[in-house]
Amino acid sequence: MIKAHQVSYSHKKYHILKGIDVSIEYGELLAIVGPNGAGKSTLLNVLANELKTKDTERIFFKEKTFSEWNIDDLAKNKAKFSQHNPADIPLLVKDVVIMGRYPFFEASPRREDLEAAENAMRKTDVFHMKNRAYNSLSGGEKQRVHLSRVLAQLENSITHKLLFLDEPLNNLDVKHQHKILKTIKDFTQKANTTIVVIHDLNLAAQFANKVVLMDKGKIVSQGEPSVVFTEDIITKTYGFPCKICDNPITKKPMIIFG
Ligand SMILES: Nc1ncnc2c1ncn2[C@@H]1O[C@H](COP(=O)(O)OP(=O)(O)OP(=O)(O)O)[C@@H](O)[C@H]1O
Repeated sequence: MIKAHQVSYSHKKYHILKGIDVSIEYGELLAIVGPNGAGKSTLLNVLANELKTKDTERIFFKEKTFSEWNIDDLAKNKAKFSQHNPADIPLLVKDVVIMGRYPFFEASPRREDLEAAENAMRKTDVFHMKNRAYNSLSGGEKQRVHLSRVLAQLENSITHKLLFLDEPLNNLDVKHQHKILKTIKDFTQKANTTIVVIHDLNLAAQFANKVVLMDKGKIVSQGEPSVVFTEDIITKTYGFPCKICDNPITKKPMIIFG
């Protein structure tokens, strides 16, 4: 689905990513975790083709490099939620969400575009505020509107779509964190792929099939949560002690710091 082989990224004299190898199949939810400054967002941006490197040609999405893709087709196949969204957009909530449908219509949205926007707003719990001014929303509500826009973009009949999310849970309360992760998991299970940068290791363990742990621009460990989340690996990488046991409900690793 998406494969990167020996991808590095430098900015001026800074080597931010070093020799990254990742491969994600459809149906997989990959969590990228690691301490501040590890290179998680940079890797996500490089994989999403929003940051070019000399190694961009070593990234294959559905067996093609990004330069071989038609831009309009790419917008229907992949979408990205960014960590930094504008705080000031003088539009109604529903008009921000419909932006996700711009790749699909010309002058005005069709019935299916409006339906896709409505479905996405329901999934992120913003439908009841669709006629409110975006600028009047709280930080977490704005974030859910942007998640809705990205989900609306990927509501189409194409198989094997790719969703990138950079820290989508920041600002969200616990109910919405779980609701969004459940929505993402459902999306992934329909033979799609999701790559999410996330700080909460327990949520990563609960929802991801695969984890990439980064530090200092390199991958320290990757695999199923039980492989990556060991006391030794996590304590060393974060420079902070932890204990790991089985979560009594999910049976996934449960990390307790301190
Ligand atoms: N333009 C730049 N110039 C110099 N250093 C940069 C530049 N952009 C990023 N970096 C550095 O690259 C490293 C990786 O940044 P990145 O944002 O990918 O980290 P991250 O793992 O997502 O961090 P966080 O968890 O804090 O969001 C950081 O040390 C950052 O300071």
